[in-house]
Amino acid sequence: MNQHRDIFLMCAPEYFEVSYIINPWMEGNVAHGNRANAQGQWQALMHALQQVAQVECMPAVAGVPDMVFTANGGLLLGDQVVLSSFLHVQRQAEEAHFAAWFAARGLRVLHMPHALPFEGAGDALLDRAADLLWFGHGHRSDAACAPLLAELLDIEVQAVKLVDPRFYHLDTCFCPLQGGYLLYYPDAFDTAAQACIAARVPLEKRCAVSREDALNFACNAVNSGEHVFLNHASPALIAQLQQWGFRVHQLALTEFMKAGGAAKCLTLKMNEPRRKAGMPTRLSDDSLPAAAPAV
Ligand SMILES: NC(=O)NCCC[C@H](N)C(=O)O
Repeated sequence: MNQHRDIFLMCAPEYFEVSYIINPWMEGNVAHGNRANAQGQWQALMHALQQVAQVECMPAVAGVPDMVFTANGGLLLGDQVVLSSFLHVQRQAEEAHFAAWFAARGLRVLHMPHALPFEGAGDALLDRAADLLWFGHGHRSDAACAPLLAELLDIEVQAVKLVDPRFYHLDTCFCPLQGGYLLYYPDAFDTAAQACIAARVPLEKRCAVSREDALNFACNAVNSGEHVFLNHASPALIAQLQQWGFRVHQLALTEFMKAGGAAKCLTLKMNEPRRKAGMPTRLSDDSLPAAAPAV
């Protein structure tokens, strides 16, 4: 097996449902989900990912329906993971389950100061081409996390403010891709953040997606090598991605959109080297945790 395959953590939707409202997508959807459909959609995503990457599964737990969104469990870099501390009480019980799983997986679990909301890889996205961590705040994660993440993980952090409640996590409207490319929805950001993104990512490498694509969760994409997995993309967006050399895989994730998530939120990348290849490191330990058996 190719040992450089990406490894993604998923959690089966055994107990997934919309049973409370903590984002605008959930409004009107309480008890309107179809778990059998959700299971089918989740399986299809897992099987598609398994064609190009490895998938690990953590056990689902009754009473925490949003734990299916593993991206929100923490932010992983090298052998460390910064555990999330959820803004909403409805998700806070997930923290202990993620912490136990990460520790058993051999990761060093780091904590944000008590009571500082931080929602993991939902709001903190690595841009490997620039060796940069993009950090979204304004809805869930607290802006004060940015310098703490830089210190804890020894990485440059670029904070960007989110302003549209429908795009409440950075990964709903921003997706760094291999090679320094970027999909994003500019209107989800304040003007300072829009200017910052434009200054840091060259025009030819950045695609401002349409409102329609954004609302179809096109930015909530999983990228593994040349592959991009997403709920739905317009022909224009598919053409752009293909022109950049990507292969687009559309997988309906409509059951999860009722809770405000899609492909990217349903995964957490488990092998993120501390530095991109060839970059000097200020830290001595560049090791990665051992992989658990694939499912
Ligand atoms: N955007 C994400 O990273 N995750 C989706 C989380 C959905 C969940 N219902 C929430 O509002 O926290």
